[in-house]
Amino acid sequence: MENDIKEVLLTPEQITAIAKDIGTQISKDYKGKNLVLLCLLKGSICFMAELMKYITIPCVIDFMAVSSYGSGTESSGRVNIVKDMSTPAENMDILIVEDIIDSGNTLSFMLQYFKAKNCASVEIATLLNKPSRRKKEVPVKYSGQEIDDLFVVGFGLDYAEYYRNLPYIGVLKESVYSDTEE
Ligand SMILES: O=P(O)(O)OC[C@H]1O[C@H](OP(=O)(O)OP(=O)(O)O)[C@H](O)[C@@H]1O
Ligand code: HPA
Ligand SMILES: [Mg+2]
Repeated sequence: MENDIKEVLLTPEQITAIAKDIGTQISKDYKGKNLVLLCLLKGSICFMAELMKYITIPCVIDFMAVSSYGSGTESSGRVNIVKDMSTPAENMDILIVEDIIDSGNTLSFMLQYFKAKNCASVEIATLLNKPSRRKKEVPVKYSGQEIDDLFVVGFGLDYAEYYRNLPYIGVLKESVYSDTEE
């Protein structure tokens, strides 16, 4: 698994520092609000677990599973809801916790989805942001690290469902996926 990584982009320590910064800011901004941390499975599982440790105000957590990449490195453009929230979103301050924003398809779909739900507010916190790849603009309130147009894995992020258990964010060698994609 390690042999498939070209370069480490974020070490576990750097990820923790980002989670602390964002968690501290969220704790200030959401004081007195009805905060719901909404983890988008599967990719955001590690960032959610790290971020919530640094949120010091009352909040509830929930999960949705959405998917659009299948087994490739390009978004299919079709976002499927695999699992919905289990708590009501009405009147709540929803903070969507994402691992990465790439084309913007996933979050643009999510913002549209919440429009009909009468939430008090909907915002986005992401560990990674690839602005150069954006196809749909999404407003991002908390952004950890901007990265170039590189396919990254680890700390929850996958290629064809693998590599999620790496404890850091690494760039996947092109040779791993170039044989199977155009
Ligand atoms: O901005 P976008 O181009 O939509 O890409 C970002 C989304 O794609 C990945 O999820 P994926 O669909 O691979 O599901 P997963 O989290 O289960 O890996 C990633 O975890 C983000 O949710
Ligand atoms: O760079 C990425 N890596 C893993 N999953 C992704 N989903 C969108 N972009 C990426
Ligand atoms: Mg994925």
